[in-house]
Amino acid sequence: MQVIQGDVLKCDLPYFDICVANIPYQISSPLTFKLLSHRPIFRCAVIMFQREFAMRLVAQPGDSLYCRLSVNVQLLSRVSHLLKVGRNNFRPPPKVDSSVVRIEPRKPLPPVSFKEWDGLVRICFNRKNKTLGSIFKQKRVLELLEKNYKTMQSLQLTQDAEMGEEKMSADDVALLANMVEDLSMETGDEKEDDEMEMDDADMAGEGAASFKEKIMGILQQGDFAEKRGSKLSQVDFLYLLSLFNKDGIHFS
Ligand SMILES: C[S@@+](CC[C@H](N)C(=O)[O-])C[C@H]1O[C@@H](n2cnc3c(N)ncnc32)[C@H](O)[C@@H]1O
Repeated sequence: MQVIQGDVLKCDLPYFDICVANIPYQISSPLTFKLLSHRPIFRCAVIMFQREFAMRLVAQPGDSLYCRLSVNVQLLSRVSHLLKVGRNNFRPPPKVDSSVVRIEPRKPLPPVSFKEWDGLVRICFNRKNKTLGSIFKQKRVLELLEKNYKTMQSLQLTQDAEMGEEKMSADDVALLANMVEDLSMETGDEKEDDEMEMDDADMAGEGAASFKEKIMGILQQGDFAEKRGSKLSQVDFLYLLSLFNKDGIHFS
């Protein structure tokens, strides 16, 4: 047996098949994505997490804890809740309950660019209880997508040759290691702010108006305009991403 002493987030992990860990909870998100971006991919991880983090990992569309973390981890793996471990199993009892979760990476991984995928999911969960029609009308969102669209158009000739097949790279996944923010950002109810309504695209110029129409057309095509990110399944997100990409709309 080889014992490696060091910071698990900083050291290069060797090949491993199974990971069993009782971790410090503050590294839950970066460790999860570090494992999921490790190659060759492992077979199974059984890890104890803080209960709420564990419930986010396994949350399904419509559950109150369903969030960007759930969607991204479930894109890359099958996650199942194995065991509740209450705080009273420890002396002295900590402030939080725990749960043991099994993570089995999907093989093969879905053929999407992870950056694109996360770009879309991030927008949809920014105000996850708003309809997609309302989220995609925001000036800030439309400006970002239009910028990407123009960049892609100007690169079209080279892109056409290269983009035959979207692939998910380990580097893409590793970028998500900073998702540690998720837990703190998404606890509690969402703020129903008016700011966003005021931010609706009242964009100047015909070009911007027709771009907005293009985006609304894509949403309507897949019947997504009235749907909410909090209710979309993996298949819905994959379909929505394919509709956007088909019309040249990209998220990274
Ligand atoms: C929840 S305790 C588990 C201890 C022991 N493995 C057990 O199951 O009883 C987490 C352990 O991880 C160590 N630790 C904290 N941050 C770490 C990191 N970044 N890399 C490696 N170990 C870390 C802590 O010092 C602590 O011993």
